[in-house]
Amino acid sequence: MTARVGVVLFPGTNCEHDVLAAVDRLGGDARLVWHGDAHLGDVDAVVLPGGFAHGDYLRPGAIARFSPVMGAVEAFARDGGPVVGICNGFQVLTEAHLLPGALQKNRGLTFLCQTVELEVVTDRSALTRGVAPGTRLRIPINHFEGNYTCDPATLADLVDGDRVVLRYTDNPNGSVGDIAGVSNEAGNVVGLMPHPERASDPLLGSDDGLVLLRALLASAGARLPAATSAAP
Ligand SMILES: NC(=O)CC[C@H](N)C(=O)O
Repeated sequence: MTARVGVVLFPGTNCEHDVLAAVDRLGGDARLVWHGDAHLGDVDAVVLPGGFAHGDYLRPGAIARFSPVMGAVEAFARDGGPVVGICNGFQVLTEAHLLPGALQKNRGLTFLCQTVELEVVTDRSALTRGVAPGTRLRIPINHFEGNYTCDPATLADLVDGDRVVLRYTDNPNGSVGDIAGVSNEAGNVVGLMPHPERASDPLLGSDDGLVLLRALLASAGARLPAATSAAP
């Protein structure tokens, strides 16, 4: 079965074509979904790509979370469908409360655009299914507000629940617990600040991102159990 991936386009998104190209390269069937549509269509996975939805006004993702498509994304996620938010998409998912915590301004208050090393912490997520914990990946980051934060109780829940998906080996932005990506309880909703679609060809300096996107396509075909709780 060819996995059909809906890539949501908000006004200000700028990484959608990179995601389309990377998914196509892996044999998936990626198509754009406009944020103003209340339906996702027939898709097996959803990606909220990076960029600056609504110009990051108020806070990144704060306006995008009210887009009509987000009701459909939430229903799809509750049904166990794989949903991945990349960078700005991660910010949207936290604002929508589909993932816990928040992304605040980087430590040092500078925009970061560099390749970082990540460690896969768990294989219990839609983005790391079948990837051995401990695997190291080189993937670019490109953000001003990527400093993941949450209260101590939430951090303990994330760690105890095996919901820290990716860690930075050399924390570039001040994220609590070196966290680069987290999941919801069920593991089907994942947010990460690094851009796997920008590491999808050796010509780009790394194709390590394909490890994650390949896992997403595999998850699309074999759904994880639905989330048990509405509030992650
Ligand atoms: N590359 C991106 O998605 C940018 C993310 C975001 N709007 C920030 O700068 O924090």
